[in-house]
Amino acid sequence: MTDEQEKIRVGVFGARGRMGIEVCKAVDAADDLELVASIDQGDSRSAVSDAQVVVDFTTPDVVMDNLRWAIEQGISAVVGTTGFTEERLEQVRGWLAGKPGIGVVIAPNFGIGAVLMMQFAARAARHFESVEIIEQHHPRKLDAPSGTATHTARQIARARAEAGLGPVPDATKDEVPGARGAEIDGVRVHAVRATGLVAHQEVLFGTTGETLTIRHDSYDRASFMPGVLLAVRAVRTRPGLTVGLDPLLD
Ligand SMILES: NC(=O)c1ccc[n+]([C@@H]2O[C@H](COP(=O)([O-])OP(=O)(O)OC[C@H]3O[C@@H](n4cnc5c(N)ncnc54)[C@H](O)[C@@H]3O)[C@@H](O)[C@H]2O)c1
Ligand SMILES: O=C(O)C1=N[C@H](C(=O)O)CCC1
Repeated sequence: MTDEQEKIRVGVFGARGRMGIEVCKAVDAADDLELVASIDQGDSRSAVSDAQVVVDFTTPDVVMDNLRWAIEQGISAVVGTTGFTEERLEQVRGWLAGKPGIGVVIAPNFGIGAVLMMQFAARAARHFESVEIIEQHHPRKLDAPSGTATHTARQIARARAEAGLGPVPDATKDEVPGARGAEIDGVRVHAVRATGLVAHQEVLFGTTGETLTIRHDSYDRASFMPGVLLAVRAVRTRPGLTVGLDPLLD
């Protein structure tokens, strides 16, 4: 970065949370970024008004309000908070309409390896009749299934539909409700919670005589930071809504 180039002014929502702490450290350490505000629950959002980009790692129940506020202020946003249904994404598109200078990147997972795991899974999907997703996280995670698992299931379902595959074969009757996990677009998803885990996912594919397991592990929240910084640097050049990190990696 040259002396003439201005640093991107960044604000962080959820700054005292597990991810927020890591994001503040990463922004602070980057030569081309300036951390202008780091706020958490109970703090006034006005401290963020001077930011050019806000990063949100809060909770699904407050993220929409933060995002609408940022867009109204003319601030671009990078969002890692989970809970984005198609309905919510459509709402964000509505807020962005008529705001040509503002970008929003919403990604269920900022780990580069996790993004590749989802891409590989979508690619493999059409070749296997069976598929199940097993996501594993720390026990303080508030939501299940994870945003990553939901996104992966939807991508796999789309690839299966495009390939003309029917339902995943399964003759099992649930003797205990939940024994076969949740179902997202026809794909079974199992959520495991255990102390010691951070964020992990396996996608298990099966067909006659073989299985394929695609697995990703985040052992440390530092793993999400290259993706978050990539999005912070790119978001103002991408007006409108970008879902997932994939287009930023191409
Ligand atoms: N996309 C990704 O790569 C990725 C990675 C990790 C976690 N996540 C998601 O990010 C979210 C946060 O995860 P976490 O582990 O950091 O959770 P956390 O509970 O440690 O942190 C959330 C923080 O948000 C704060 N908060 C609540 N309401 C707020 C408000 N109105 N304004 C500002 N701050 C507020 C809380 O006080 C807390 O400090 C979750 O939805 C999680 O699933 C996404
Ligand atoms: O720790 C979490 O919470 C995580 N949430 C995201 C998800 O729900 O997919 C990404 C992985 C970590």
